[in-house]
Amino acid sequence: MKKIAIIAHDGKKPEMVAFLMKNKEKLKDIDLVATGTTGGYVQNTGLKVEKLLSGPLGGDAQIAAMAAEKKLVMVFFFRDPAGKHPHEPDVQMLMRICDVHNIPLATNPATAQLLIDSNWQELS
Ligand SMILES: O=C(CO)COP(=O)(O)O
Repeated sequence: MKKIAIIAHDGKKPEMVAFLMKNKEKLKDIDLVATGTTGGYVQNTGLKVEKLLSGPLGGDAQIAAMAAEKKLVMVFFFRDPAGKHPHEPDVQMLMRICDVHNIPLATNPATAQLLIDSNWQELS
């Protein structure tokens, strides 16, 4: 089964947790993968998740590789537009790879909600 990737910048982790709690029932039987610190927050909601490296250490790049290999059905990337990120090139690369491979990419909770409420299973 393809996976959903979850990533949140620090300033958006509270919104990410709120989103997961709201959608826990829909997400509980889906394979989830997350960058390292985000993954810890996901685990704290009770959802199972595969944790990769932390974003600044290459986690975004690992998620991008999975997108390029068509292992992901969608990506939830709750970006903080007000934050400065040392790994900004990786952030841009991940979004570019999603566009290259036509992977649905939500960069805020409102879009993520529309995706999770859609008939996304038809895509996987
Ligand atoms: O930096 C990130 C996304 O660019 C997220 O990484 P963490 O989940 O390790 O905080």
